[in-house]
Amino acid sequence: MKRGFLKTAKAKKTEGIALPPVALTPPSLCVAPKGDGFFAPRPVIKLPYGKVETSNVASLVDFVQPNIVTARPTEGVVSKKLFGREFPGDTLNYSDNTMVITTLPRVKSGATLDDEPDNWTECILAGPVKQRILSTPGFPQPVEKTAGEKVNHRVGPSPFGGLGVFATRPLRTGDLIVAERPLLISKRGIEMTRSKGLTQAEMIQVSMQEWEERLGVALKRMTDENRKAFMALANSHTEDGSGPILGIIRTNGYKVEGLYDDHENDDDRAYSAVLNVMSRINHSCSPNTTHHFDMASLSFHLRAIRDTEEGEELSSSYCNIFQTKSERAELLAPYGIVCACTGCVGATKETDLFRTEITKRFQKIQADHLVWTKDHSRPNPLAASLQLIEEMEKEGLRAAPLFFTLLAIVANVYSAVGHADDAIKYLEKLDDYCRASTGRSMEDNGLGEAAAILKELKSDSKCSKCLVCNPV
Ligand SMILES: C[S@@+](CC[C@H](N)C(=O)[O-])C[C@H]1O[C@@H](n2cnc3c(N)ncnc32)[C@H](O)[C@@H]1O
Repeated sequence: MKRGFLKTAKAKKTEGIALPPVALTPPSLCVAPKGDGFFAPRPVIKLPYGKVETSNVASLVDFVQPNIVTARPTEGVVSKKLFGREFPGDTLNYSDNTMVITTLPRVKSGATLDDEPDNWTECILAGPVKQRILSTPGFPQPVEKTAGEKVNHRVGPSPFGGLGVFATRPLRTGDLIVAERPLLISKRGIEMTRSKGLTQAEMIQVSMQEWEERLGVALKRMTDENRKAFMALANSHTEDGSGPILGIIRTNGYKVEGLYDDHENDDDRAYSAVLNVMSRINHSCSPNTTHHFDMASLSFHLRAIRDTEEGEELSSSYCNIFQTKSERAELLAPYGIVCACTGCVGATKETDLFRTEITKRFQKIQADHLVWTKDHSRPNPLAASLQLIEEMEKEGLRAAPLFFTLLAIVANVYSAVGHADDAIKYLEKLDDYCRASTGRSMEDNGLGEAAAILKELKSDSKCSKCLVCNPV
């Protein structure tokens, strides 16, 4: 058996307050078009950190909106200037980037968690983004359950301070820990309110205040239970001008992969999700979980990225794990985090150097692998890949997406030279890793040939034709 499945080095990681009475499905609220061309996106503000003087913001808002007309479009008191229109909840044909406050998936009026155990999400998003979600094949699929519907996590006091999430049973790489719909999905970027006579700093404060008002409408649409869960989350943005809701989003928001207004890579036009359980996960520079967003069920999935013991605290990374300890500390400081994870406590000059050089080492391995796939007489990158995998595992860096490609390269080389036992070992690791990072098998990650080779090898796992054991 001598087959490689990576033809090129491009094997990519494919890669509350009671719900107020509403109509049959809660209507969507839309932001009214503004005179200065609301539909052409305005610049997004750079959100401030640290202590910001906000004492005169209320008067600034009055200045910007001298004649606020209050209305009760469905629930809550809302400035007409902020929310001008109300549409039935099933409206789809928004013709532009009108901002919509809507409930997804749609729920019946007065629904409770008994009616909809998978819960639902209040969303503040652009009309076309709502369309995109609703047109996802199969939407809304039920939220995936853990194996045997067991509860694999608990929220409790963390040695890091505050609350954290812990494993309630031993977990294997790829195991689903929890899958849940967000409490809230909202745009990440806040567009700037332009007003003559205000300084830049004042305009930022006014924009944040207006945004808080919009967020408040979404919160009012939540069930008592969801709103309480949301408002109980940590807030490390209490002095920078963020209102209480924005502060919670900034502290707890996960980027929603695949949801964006215009460009996938434009973070300002991306979306943030706040979740009941997953937003309780603390940071580690050597995280033991990974997560992904599943559009069809509108849910986030949290999975173990390595085998984890019962009682272990679960963690994810809030920063770039390929930076030095002091660089990471700088990024985490605004969130009030002085990181005491194993990666920081055990940090040395060597581990700093190792982390910062991973990308360079990986790129060389990828390039060597590409050359080798075209000409097997050239040196293969097996030893370098195995070495990097071992070092990354030791440093707790399996959550990094490039780890996937390293596993794929090793599995590919082993299967191409016919080293069946090791090929099986790494193909299985690759399959586990695929499930951990995307919830899907190798096959569903575009590695159908690798899956077929694994099946074939497992049906005849003797190393009889292996080039390593039986050199020609
Ligand atoms: C997303 S929340 C995590 C859950 C939070 N501990 C709680 O009690 O709800 C983020 C906040 O938790 C705290 N936190 C997270 N990771 C931490 C860590 N490694 N060390 C210290 N504090 C941490 C910080 O206050 C941070 O702003």
